[in-house]
Amino acid sequence: EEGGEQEDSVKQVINDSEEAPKLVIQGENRFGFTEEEADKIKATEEKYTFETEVSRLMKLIINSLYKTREIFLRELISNASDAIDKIRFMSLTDPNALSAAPVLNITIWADKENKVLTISDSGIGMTKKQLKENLGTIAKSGTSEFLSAMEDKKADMNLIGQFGVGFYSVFLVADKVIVTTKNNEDKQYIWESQAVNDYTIAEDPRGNTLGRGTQIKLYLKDDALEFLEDGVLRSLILKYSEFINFPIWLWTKQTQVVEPEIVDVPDKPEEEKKEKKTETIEVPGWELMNTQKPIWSRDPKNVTELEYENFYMSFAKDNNPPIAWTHFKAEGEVEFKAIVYIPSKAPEGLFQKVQDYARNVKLFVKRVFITDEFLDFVPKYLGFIRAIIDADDLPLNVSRETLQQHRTLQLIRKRIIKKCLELIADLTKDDEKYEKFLSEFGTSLKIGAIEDNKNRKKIAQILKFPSSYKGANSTTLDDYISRMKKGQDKMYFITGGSVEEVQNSPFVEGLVARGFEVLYMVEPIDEMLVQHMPGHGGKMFQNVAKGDFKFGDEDLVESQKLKSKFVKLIDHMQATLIDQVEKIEVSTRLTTSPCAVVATDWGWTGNMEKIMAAQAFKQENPLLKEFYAKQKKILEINPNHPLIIGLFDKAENDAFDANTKEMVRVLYETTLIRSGYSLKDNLGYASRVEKILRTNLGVDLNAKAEVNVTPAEEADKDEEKKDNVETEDLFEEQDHDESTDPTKPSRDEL
Ligand SMILES: Nc1ncnc2c1ncn2[C@@H]1O[C@H](COP(=O)(O)OP(=O)(O)OP(=O)(O)O)[C@@H](O)[C@H]1O
Repeated sequence: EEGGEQEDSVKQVINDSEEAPKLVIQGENRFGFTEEEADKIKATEEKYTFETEVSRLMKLIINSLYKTREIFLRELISNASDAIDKIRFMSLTDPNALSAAPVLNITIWADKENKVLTISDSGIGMTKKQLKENLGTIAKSGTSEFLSAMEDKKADMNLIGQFGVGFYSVFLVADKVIVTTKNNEDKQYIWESQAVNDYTIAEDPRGNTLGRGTQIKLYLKDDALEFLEDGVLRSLILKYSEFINFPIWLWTKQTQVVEPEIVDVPDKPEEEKKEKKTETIEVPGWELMNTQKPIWSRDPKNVTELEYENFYMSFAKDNNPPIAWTHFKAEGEVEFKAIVYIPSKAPEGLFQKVQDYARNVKLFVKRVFITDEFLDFVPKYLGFIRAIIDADDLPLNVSRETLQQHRTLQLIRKRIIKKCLELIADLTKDDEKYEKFLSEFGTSLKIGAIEDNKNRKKIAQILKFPSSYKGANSTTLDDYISRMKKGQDKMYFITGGSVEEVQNSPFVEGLVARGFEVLYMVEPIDEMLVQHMPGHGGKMFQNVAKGDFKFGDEDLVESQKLKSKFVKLIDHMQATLIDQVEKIEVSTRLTTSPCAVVATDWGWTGNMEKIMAAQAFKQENPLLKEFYAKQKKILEINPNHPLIIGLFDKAENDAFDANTKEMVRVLYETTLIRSGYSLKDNLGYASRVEKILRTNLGVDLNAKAEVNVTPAEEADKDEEKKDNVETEDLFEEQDHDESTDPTKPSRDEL
C-alpha cells in the first residue's frame, strides 16, 4: 500500500538513530485508506450541513486573496496545544486520562508525494458530538461582527483566531481536510470536508489508531504547495512554536556524518589512512522544533524585549506589540511568577460583555495550564490587561468554579491589581506613551476611580484631563493643584462634549480672564467621576457651570447696585421666559458673552442632560427624567455686553414690545446651545430666527415661496394587477426550481 513503506521507515529511524528522541509517534502516518476502508467509510458516513455562518466564513476564506495564508499553521498549533492542555489538566484528577497515549506532543509531517500536510496531537481529542459542535457550528458570539467586517474588507484574516473560528483558516491552503480524532469517551471518528456547504462524519473503520488525540490532514491546493517545503515549514513552525509548552516535532531529513570505515592495514602510511573522507548522508527523522521553557519561568534579565513582545503577540493573539509589561516573582504570603501586559490598543467591545469569561488571565500551576475561564479575575476596569500567572501552591483537585474563591487565588488577585496600577503609574513617566495609553484606556481608569474605593486615591493620581492651561494636552490633578492661584481652594472644571466646545463656553471666560485654570472634563464618564470622587489632594472639585459659583473677588455692594439698575429689564425678561427660567441674575463671571444658562445646584448641566438622554436612563425612570428635564434654569446676563445694554434701553424706554420679546427668546435659546444644552423646541426656534432674518431683510413676514409641483399620477388598477401576477409567477418558478435542483437554497433559507 502507498505510504506504508514510509511509515516503516519513520519508525525505523526513530528506533535506530542514537540521536533520535524517545518519541512515540501518535497516530498513523499512512496516506489515505485501503479500498476496503474507504468503502466502509462511504457506506457509513453521515452528511451534515454547515451552520450558515460557517458557510459564510468558508466562502470568505476560499475566495480570499489573503497574502499571509501561513496563519493556518499558527491556528492549528494553537488548537493542538489547547487540546493537550485540556487532557493534562484532566490527568491531574484522573490518573487514567493519559494512559491511551502517555506522551504529550505535536507532530508535523509533510508528504510531498501526496501533497498532504499532517498535524497531529495527543491532546484530548473530540467525541462525535464535539466534532459536530466544534467543526460545524460557531459557538462564540462576536463572529457575526467579524464576518461583516471581513465582508466589508474592514477586518483582516489575521484576526481569525480571536473570534474562535481559527480552525477554518485551513481552507486558505487546503481544498480538502480530513480530521481523525479520538477522545477517551468515544470511538475514533473521521470528519471530512471539501469546503462546500456540508461535511461528513464516519466512524473510523481502522478502529483506534491514535490512542488519543487529533490528526488533521490538509490536502493542499496546488498554489499552496510551498507549505510542504522543508525550509518554509521549518521557519513557520519556529515562528509559531516558540511559546508552545509541548514538544513540536517536524519530520525532516537530517544530515548525518558517516565516518569512513578505517581498515587498519599495518603497512600503509598514516597520511593515506586519513585521506579517506567522511561522508554525509540524509536520514529522515523527527526533529524537535521548540525548547518549551516558558518565558515567565526564566530570569527577566535574560529575556529580551523582543521575546516579551513576541510572547505577548502569540498568546494574546494580538498583531500589535504591547505598550508595557511587568515580569515579576511574588514571594511571601503567596508565591507565583507572572507577566502582566498592557496592550497598545483597546480590544474590541472592551466594555461590552461579549463572552462569559474575559479570558485575559491564564493561570498555570507549576507550568501546567489550569484555566483562563475566570469571572472578572481583575476588576472590569482593568479588563484590558493580559496576564500569565504561574502559581506554586494551589490545590489542583478543586473545580475551576471554586478555584476562583480560593484564598491563595484571592491573594494573587490582589497582588496582580497592585502590579497593574504600578505598571500604569510607571507609564506616566513617558508622556508620549502615557497619552497613547490614556487615549485607549483613559475611560477604564475613570471607571476604576468610580468603582474601586480602595484604589481610588492611587488612580486619582494618574488621571489626566485637558485644561485651559494645557489646551488639548492634559494635566494630572496634582499638577493642576500646584498651579492653583492664591486663595483658590477648589479645582475648577467644566463638562462638555469636546475641548473646542468647552473652551468657548461662557463659563470659562471669566475664570481664564482672571488667570485661573479650568479642567476640561469632556468625556461622558466625567460627570459620574466627579460625583464619586468629589475631590483630590485635599481640594474639592467645583463645576463652574453651576449656579452657586463665585470667584471670591465679587463686590457685593457693586452687584447689588447692578441688580437694582437692571431690575426693569430683568422683570421684562423674566415675564417673557416664565416657563423656562427660574431666575435671572446679573452676572459677574461673564466677560465676552451676552448671557449664560447655568444649572441650579441640584439640576443637570447641559452635558449631563445630553448624556442622560442618550443612556439607558430613559427606560429606568421616566418620571425622574421628566423631573430633571423640567428643572428651570438660571439665566445670567452680562451687564457690559452691547446686546444686553440694547435690551436694557428698550426696557427703560418702555419699548419692550412683542418684537423685543421674540428677540429675548432667541437670545435665550442661542444661549442654551452655547451652554451645552439641547433645545426642547427646535422648530419654534427656527421660525423665530427666520422672522428676525425677514425683518432684517425687510421681507414680508407672511410672504410664501412660489413653487410649481406636478401631482403624482393615480395608479392604473389594471396595470397593477398584471404586475402582481408576474411577481407571483416568479415565485412559482422558484418553487419549481427548488424541487428540481437540490443545490439551490430553499426559500426559507434565503
Ligand atoms: N486539535 C484539536 N483537538 C481537540 N479539539 C480541537 C482541536 N482543534 C479544534 N478543536 C475544537 O474545535 C473548536 C474550534 O476551534 P477553532 O480553532 O475554530 O476555535 P477555538 O480554538 O475555539 O478558538 P480560538 O482560536 O479563539 O482558541 C475548539 O474550541 C476545540 O474545541
